[in-house]
Amino acid sequence: MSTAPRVAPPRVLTVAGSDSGGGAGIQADLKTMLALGVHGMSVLTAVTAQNSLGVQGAWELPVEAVRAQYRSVVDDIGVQAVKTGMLASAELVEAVAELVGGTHAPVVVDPVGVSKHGDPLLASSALDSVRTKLLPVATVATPNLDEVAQLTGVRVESADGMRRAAAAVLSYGPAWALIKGGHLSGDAVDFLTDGSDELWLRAPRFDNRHTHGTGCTLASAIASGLAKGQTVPDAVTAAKEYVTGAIAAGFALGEGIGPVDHGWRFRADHGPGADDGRDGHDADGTDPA
Ligand SMILES: Nc1ncnc2c1ncn2[C@@H]1O[C@H](COP(=O)(O)OP(=O)(O)OP(=O)(O)O)[C@@H](O)[C@H]1O
Ligand SMILES: Cc1ncc(CO)c(N)n1
Repeated sequence: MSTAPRVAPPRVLTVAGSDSGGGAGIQADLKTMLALGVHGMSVLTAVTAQNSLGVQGAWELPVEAVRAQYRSVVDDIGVQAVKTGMLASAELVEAVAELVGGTHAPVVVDPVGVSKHGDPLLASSALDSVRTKLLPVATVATPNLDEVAQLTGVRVESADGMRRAAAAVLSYGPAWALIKGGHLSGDAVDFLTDGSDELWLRAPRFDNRHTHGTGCTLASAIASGLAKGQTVPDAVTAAKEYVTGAIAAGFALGEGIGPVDHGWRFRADHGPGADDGRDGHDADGTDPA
């Protein structure tokens, strides 16, 4: 057996909140990173008591704790990409924007506002800091349509409005905007642009309510691709394919919205539509109920 040291995989850092239910937040991020072959690391910003029914409680960490975790990781191990998620307060948004702004690595900003259940994960007093401090240091910003409306005032009701939404997001300074159409009906269509290049990403919509953590998963998959040296359009295309497979394989846990399956590619009979015989969903991704 060879004893030669292995070359380390690309390193990706998530700066986000903990979801005790394991479907979103830090837990979704690290599972995605493992599935995509990068070394995942985490800076915890907040702890949530959360399950398939909603968020029962949330506690922010002190800014010094966030700064210390970040410095520990970046100063010793180093990062090839950073992803930000739940940042809770204006103070944390500003501290994280300063930290990632001073790091030479691409930054994927998922401007998390509310959970799938509508529970707030960001104080409304922090929106201005997201617009003026965090978005300007983003390589890619990945708002869903509620976050677009909160941040820019642009309301999107169909895929037609996504170009306008992207322009509004780009006006705050990220290099690329990925507008996620997960909350519309019809195909799951997302729109990526840097103001000149444009890419529409289209996937079938799975009639599957187990979509807890889709946004965290997508943003972490993009960061993983960027850490491997992919271009933004290539990383986003690969990430969309990964999250689509994970949603197709989403499963029931608890009484409410279950998680996507981060490990879908590891299963023998993986893939959208595969019936792996687990309880909780049928072969076409629909609920049995
Ligand atoms: N039912 C579905 N079928 C297929 N793709 C979906 C479905 N729902 C969401 N998506 C896709 O999942 C990705 C994440 O989008 P979404 O709008 O759900 O993010 P989000 O609201 O930020 O998620 P969360 O807050 O749960 O982390 C997008 O690529 C979107 O098109
Ligand atoms: C901790 C956390 N981050 C992000 C989301 C996104 O929905 C969530 N539900 N929980």
